[in-house]
Amino acid sequence: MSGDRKLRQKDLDPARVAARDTLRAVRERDAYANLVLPKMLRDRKIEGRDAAFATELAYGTARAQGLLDAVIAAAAKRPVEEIDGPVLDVLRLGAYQLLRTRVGSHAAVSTSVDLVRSENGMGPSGFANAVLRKVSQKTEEMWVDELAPSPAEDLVGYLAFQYAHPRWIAEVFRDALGGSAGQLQAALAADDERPPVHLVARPGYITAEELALTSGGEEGDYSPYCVYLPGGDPGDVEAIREGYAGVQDEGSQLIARAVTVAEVADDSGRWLDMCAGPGGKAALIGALAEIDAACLDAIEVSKHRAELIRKVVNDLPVTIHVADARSSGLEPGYDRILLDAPCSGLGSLRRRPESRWRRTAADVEELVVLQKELLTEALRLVKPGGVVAYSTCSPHPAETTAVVADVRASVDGARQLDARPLVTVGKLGPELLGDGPHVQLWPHIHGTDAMFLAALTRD
Ligand SMILES: C[S@@+](CC[C@H](N)C(=O)[O-])C[C@H]1O[C@@H](n2cnc3c(N)ncnc32)[C@H](O)[C@@H]1O
Repeated sequence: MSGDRKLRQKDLDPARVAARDTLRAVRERDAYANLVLPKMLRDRKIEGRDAAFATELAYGTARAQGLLDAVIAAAAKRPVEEIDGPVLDVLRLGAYQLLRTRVGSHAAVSTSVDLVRSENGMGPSGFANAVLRKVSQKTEEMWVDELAPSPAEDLVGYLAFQYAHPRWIAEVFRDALGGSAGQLQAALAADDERPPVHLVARPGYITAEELALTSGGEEGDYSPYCVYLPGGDPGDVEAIREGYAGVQDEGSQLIARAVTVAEVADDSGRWLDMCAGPGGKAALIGALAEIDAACLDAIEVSKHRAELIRKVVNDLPVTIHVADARSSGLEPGYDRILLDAPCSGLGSLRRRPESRWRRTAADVEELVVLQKELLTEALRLVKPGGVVAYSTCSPHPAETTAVVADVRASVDGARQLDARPLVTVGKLGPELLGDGPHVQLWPHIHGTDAMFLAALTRD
C-alpha cells in the first residue's frame, strides 16, 4: 500500500478513532468497552463533547451489533464473517451513525471511508463506501421491516431484531415477564437505550441531598442514597474523588439496603457479603454497618476483585477474605447475609454494551450449579432467624426463582420471606413490586437494572 493513498491518522476525527479502536479491542481481545474506552479517552486527552460523542458511538455500536451486522450483510451481499475485521468495525460504526444518530449521511459515510482508507487503502475504502451508501438509502425502520422476522409469525424474533438483542435473551425476558408481549417490547426498548448514571451517597459521609446539590444531579426516586446524574463524567464529581460517593445502579443500592433493614431478632452485628467483588454493595453495607456498630465480612474468590473491594471500603468495618465462599472456613451464626451471586448479568446489558452478543445460554447452566451451592452454604452460615438476601443482576428464571425454589426445598428448615417490604422505600410502593415473595426490578418499570431479590431464613 503506498503511503500517499493513506490518510494520516492525525487527519482523522479523534472521537471516531477512539470508538473504532474500542470496537477493535472488543472484537480482537474480548475486551470490555466500558473499561477500554474511558482509559483511552484519558490517555488521548479526549474531553467534553468529543468524549461524549466517542462514548455514544462506541457503546451504541457495540449494543446494536446484531442489528447492524444484519443490515451490513444485506447491503454488502455477503455474511459479515467474510468481511475483514478492521473494515467490519468501521462499517458497524458507520452504519450506527446512519441508522441511529443524527449525524448526516454524508459525514457518516465519508468519515468511515477515511477511517478505512487510513489503514487499509483504496480497495477496502471503496467497498466501505459502496456498503455504507447502500445502508444510507433506508431508515432503520425500513431495514427492520425488510430483514426482521414477520411480527405476525414470530413476534419475539421481530422484537429481538428491532431492539438489537439475541433471540434467546428476548425469550428469557419474555418468560421472566410472564409472557406479555407489551412488557417484552418495553423491556427490550429500555435495554436498547443509553443507561442513566446513578450515584450512591455513602451514608454517614454525605447525604443524597448534598450529593445532588454538589454534582448537579437529582435525588433518586427510591433509594435514599441515590442521585441521578444527568450527564458529564462522574469522575469529575468531587464527592466521588474523595470517596464519599460512587457510581452504583439504584437497584443495587436497594438490594444492599434491603439486607440491613430486614427484621432480625437480637442482631449481634455479624454481617456477611458472600460474593463481594468489586465491592459496590460491600461499600454501602459497610457504611450502614458502621452506623449500626456492626461488622461486615466480605468474601471474594478473585484476588484482583478483592483488591477492588479494598479500595472502596477504606476505613469501614469490613474484613475482606479471599476465598471460595462455598468453603470459606468462616464460622456460622451470621445475622445477615448478602449473596449477590455470580450470574449471567442479563439484567445489566444496557451498562455492558457488548455483553449481550457474548453471553450464551450455556453460560447460564454452569452458573446455576454454582448459585445453588452458594445459596445452600449461605443457609448453613446464617443463624436461625437470620436473613439471607439472594440477589442476581439477572431476571433469568433459571438463576432466580428456580434456584431459590430448589435450595429452599433441599435445606431443612429453610423458609422464604416476603422481600417486598425490604425494598419499599421512597416512591417504591407495593403497586410496583408484584405478587412477591421475591422482587424483580426492571429498567422499563423501575429505571434500575433488572435486579432480582429473594429473602430467606432458617428455623
Ligand atoms: C455479581 S458479582 C458481585 C458484585 C458485588 N456484590 C458488588 O456489588 O460490587 C459476583 C462476584 O462473585 C465472585 N465469585 C464467583 N464465584 C465465587 C465463589 N465461589 N466464592 C466467592 N466469590 C465468588 C465473582 O468473582 C464476582 O466478583
